[in-house]
Amino acid sequence: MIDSPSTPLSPGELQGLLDTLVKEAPRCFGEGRVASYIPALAEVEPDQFGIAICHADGHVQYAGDAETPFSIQSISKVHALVLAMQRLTPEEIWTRVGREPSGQAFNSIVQLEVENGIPRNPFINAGALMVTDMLTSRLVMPQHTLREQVRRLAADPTIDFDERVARSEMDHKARNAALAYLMQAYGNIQSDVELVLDTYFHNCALSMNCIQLARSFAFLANRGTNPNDGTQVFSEIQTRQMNALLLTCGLYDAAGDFAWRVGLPGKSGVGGGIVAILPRRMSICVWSPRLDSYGNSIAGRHALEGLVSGLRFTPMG
Ligand SMILES: NC(=O)CC[C@H](N)C(=O)O
Repeated sequence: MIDSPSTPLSPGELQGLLDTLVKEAPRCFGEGRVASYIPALAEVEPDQFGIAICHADGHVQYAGDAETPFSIQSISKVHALVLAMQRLTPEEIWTRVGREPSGQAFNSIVQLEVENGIPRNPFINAGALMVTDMLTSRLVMPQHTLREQVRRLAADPTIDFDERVARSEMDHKARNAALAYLMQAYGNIQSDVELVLDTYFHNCALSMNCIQLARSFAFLANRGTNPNDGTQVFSEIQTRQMNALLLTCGLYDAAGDFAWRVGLPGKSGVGGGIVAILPRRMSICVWSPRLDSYGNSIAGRHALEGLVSGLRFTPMG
């Protein structure tokens, strides 16, 4: 039994809640579709569901398909921003990318021209490409450093890229390439655009399971200290800032609805994963591949609603 102080539920009660969420997940299996913009993702078996939580002290509890690896996709935008916030000054970052919700699809291009090549936030594609540029122009081996960062955060040296997914993204790069070249035209991308794209696609193609992802986000539930190895990843202020950005921008143009229903900072990816943070308590990862029209996991979002109701507290009241 885990002796965890992070929730008023006993570890046994919490495990019962996770098991219930797994039993209820198939109710959502009739809705939505798996991502199909690249063949490597379209092949994923849709009716799967996993959930894992990592308590602020590093203990993990999980249920369902929590050990099945999947493509983390846009969730990697958070890992990239962490690396940038560790290495660059706030001025260097926030003069080139904003901190406001976009109200547009994650891969939209319309706002980018109207706003002179400055993306609204780091969690839409344009913003993540910008953050990737900040990293590629400073790091000798950006892909390697990003992978090491994720391995360190999750305390798991086995995490790796799915090269097939990365290649597939490159073969279907048109929209992301359009975003990156438009930003270059505004002088807001400094390194080689093809290198930026390749690095960004590799980051999206990291293959992880719910347990590994929950662990890699645990520092955001623990005032910036990674409970898996005791290292200080972020200051308390940076932790608060990242959680605020996740709450307002983490689920693209469905961020408001997610805040309304779940009330936690979160980040989704088109691989069907959603990570959420209950500050000072736990990080959570849910995964189920069927997506709604915004590109967010349907069963994942339902399960997070069920989890916060079952836990009986959120930062919102
Ligand atoms: N929302 C997502 O997960 C999008 C990531 C995807 N690789 C893309 O760039 O379009």
